[in-house]
Amino acid sequence: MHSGDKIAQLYKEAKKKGSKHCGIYSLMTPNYMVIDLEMVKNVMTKDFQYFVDRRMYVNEKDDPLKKDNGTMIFAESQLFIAVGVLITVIAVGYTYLKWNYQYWKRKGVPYLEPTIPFGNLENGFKRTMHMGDRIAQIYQEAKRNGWKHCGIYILLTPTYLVVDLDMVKNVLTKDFQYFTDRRFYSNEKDDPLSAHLFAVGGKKWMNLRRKLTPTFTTGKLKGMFHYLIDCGSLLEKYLEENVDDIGPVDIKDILGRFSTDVIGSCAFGLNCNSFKEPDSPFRVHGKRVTALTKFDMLKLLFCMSFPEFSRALGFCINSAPVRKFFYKLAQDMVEYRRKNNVFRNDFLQLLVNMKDDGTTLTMDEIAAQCFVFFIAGFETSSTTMTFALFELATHPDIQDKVREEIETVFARHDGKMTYDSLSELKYMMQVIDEVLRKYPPISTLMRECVKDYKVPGEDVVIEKGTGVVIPLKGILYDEEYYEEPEKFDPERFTEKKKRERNRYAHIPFGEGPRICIGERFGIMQSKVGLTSILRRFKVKLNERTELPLKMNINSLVTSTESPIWLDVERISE
Ligand code: HEM
Repeated sequence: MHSGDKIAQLYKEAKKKGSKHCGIYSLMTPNYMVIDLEMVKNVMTKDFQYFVDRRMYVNEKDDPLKKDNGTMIFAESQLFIAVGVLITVIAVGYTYLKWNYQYWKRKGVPYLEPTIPFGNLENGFKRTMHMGDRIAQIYQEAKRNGWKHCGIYILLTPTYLVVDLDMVKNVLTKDFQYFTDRRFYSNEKDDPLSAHLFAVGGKKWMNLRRKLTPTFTTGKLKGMFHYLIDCGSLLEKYLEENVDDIGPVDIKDILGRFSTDVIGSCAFGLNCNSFKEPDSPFRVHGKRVTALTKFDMLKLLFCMSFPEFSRALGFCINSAPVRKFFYKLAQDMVEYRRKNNVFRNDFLQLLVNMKDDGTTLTMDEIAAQCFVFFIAGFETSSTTMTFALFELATHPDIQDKVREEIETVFARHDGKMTYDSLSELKYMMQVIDEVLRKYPPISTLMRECVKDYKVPGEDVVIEKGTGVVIPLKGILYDEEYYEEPEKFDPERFTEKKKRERNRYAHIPFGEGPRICIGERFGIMQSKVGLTSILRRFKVKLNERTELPLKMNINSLVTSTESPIWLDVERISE
């Protein structure tokens, strides 16, 4: 009831008892209540000198507007209630956070002390490093403490971090059935493109993976290989025609154009030629997919932390123009091939054929799987080639050795770039392996525990729903596996050295049933790009490149903040 009615109720009660006055409490404050009318007269009139004030809250200093008419702002009791509620909310919130941050302590898993509200991540407003580097830092600390695994907090979410390589193997491979999901955000209803192989989990992932695996076999890759060669020729031709005039090149931009042509051709059946048409809608929209802003990153982190809530609110990671463009493109290409009986030996065709032969993929599924080339394949491949050329420009002796190998191997294949000749480039593969170690495009692997998991050899059960982190970059920079990890040294990847090292110390494509499905494609694409440049041109580091390289802390995939500028020189015949 209104506080006036409550006072009236108290008045009636006192009157019933025959009291002329009585004492009451307003919250914690004692108040004197007058019942008898003679007494009322005394207080209000006769003895007014004792009761001149009204006891209302006025704040002249901070609210001068109220000063002129002397109006009250808050009645004291209301202020009390507001302050009380606020204090209670803060106290309950604080107690909850403290309790939440004791999750790993309660489970008896070693943990690093978190801070409210970022957990073990850096303060979100003052970040100095990429999240993958922060996770690598935590890995190093855990390793120094002699831990095989530990508990961390990603913002408020308790997350399990695996340190020991046998445990990594268990999570990724041996006990995969407990860790089938990746915990990447997708919202199939509002953004069908987001329901691609990388993002989906459970049965949906299993079905899709089964259907898509045959499209990534060596045989299918060989069938698509001539499209890769065509794209490599466009890259080579562009440099041939322009190398004398263009000056230093932003090498990521050049390789980005090459990768756009590859995806356009193999995933969507388009002849893009991004070297002639750098601003085609396909390239412009493709750039938008991978160039995330700070806000996009925060949104992604939020959506991954609270997926159900984010889906209920209809949050999408891809912007509306990107969603519309790629969906319509895939739809138009499928329609065109159907109507005109056009057949092309590419990824899109393999998906279309599935639709026709009863394995059935819906149009939404087809569009999403074409799109996954962008999400998982574009930036990863172009960043690998970029860092490879940066290191080769910095180490001319290694560059010469790669070129000599190309010449020797190609001499055995009539000077031709073929699937087989590229497969024989063993030293180039060592270079790529070392690039993927030093600059892993995806620096952290993620899994979600989908049913309670008893950690072998430990008295610990990881609960269903817990996020699991494999600190890939931490492992790839671990001195136990790689001496002088900052040094670029392809000799680490000779067959002998690889045999001597734990396999799980080098898994830049992940491992187990959820390993990168495009591994072979990514490697082939990188070899085509690198060979197209290196067999005709020498690359040297241009002084415009800012050294030491500063990494972009907001991108999903490892990349630099400013361009890598290279001088490209024709090799005299
Ligand atoms: C150098 C190039 C590439 C690198 C370093 C790379 C790396 C990775 C990594 C680390 C994962 C996560 C694996 C895990 O969680 O165990 C992954 C998954 C994936 N990658 Fe790649 N990738 C590359 C190229 C490509 C290409 C060209 C495609 C083309 C389609 C592709 C498609 C995928 C897909 C679909 C997944 C998710 C697989 C699944 O969850 O079943 N990747 N990749």
